[in-house]
Amino acid sequence: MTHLRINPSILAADFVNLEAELQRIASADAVHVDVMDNHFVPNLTLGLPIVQRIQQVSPLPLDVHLMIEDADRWAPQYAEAGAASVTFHAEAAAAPVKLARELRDAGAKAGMALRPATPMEPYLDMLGELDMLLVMTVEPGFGGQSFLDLTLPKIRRAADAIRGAALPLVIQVDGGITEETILRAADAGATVFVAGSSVYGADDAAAAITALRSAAGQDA
Ligand SMILES: O=C(CO)[C@H](O)[C@H](O)COP(=O)(O)O
Ligand SMILES: [Fe+2]
Repeated sequence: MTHLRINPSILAADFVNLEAELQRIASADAVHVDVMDNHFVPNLTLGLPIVQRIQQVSPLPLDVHLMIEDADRWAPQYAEAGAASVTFHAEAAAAPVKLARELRDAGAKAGMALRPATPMEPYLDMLGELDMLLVMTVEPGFGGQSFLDLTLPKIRRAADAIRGAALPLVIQVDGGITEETILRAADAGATVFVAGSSVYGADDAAAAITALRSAAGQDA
């Protein structure tokens, strides 16, 4: 069976104690870092200097999710900082194919994200340029929102297209992932799950990660 990946989002962590917060999720597959610029989304989190520092102390690879305008200009710097994957928003990139190639050239996996209302069909021809397609399952900008079931058909269509073309990219989902919702996203074809509140909101983050894997149908 495909290995399902759980990437906790530090958006729900204690930003003043990030190093300790990273240790709490050591059993996860990667740490999801939400970069917001207060323009692409109405919220501001952290930027390159803090991502560079997280990269130095994290026991896990970094899965950077850029919710910023002018991704073409800024995203490559996150790949150069050593992030394992860098995901830009399709809505914020003028030349997504060129950008994906630059990210790969800089040594990162290239991810592209779609807001809930953004269709995937215009991007069918470029799926081969990507390592990951992020189907947002909430409106980007804030943690703690409810999973949007209306995104499930898009996940299914993306999974069908990827299978049909025998492409290696994976589908990530982000937003509202809990023990209750994760199986719906997994059944639709997602294999990488971002979980903020449901992991960092738990007293025992390791147990929450195990519970998510099990709820998604992954053997222990
Ligand atoms: O990109 C994001 C928000 O834009 C976060 O990764 C996401 O919201 C995770 O938080 P939660 O699991 O609490 O929904
Ligand atoms: Fe995210």
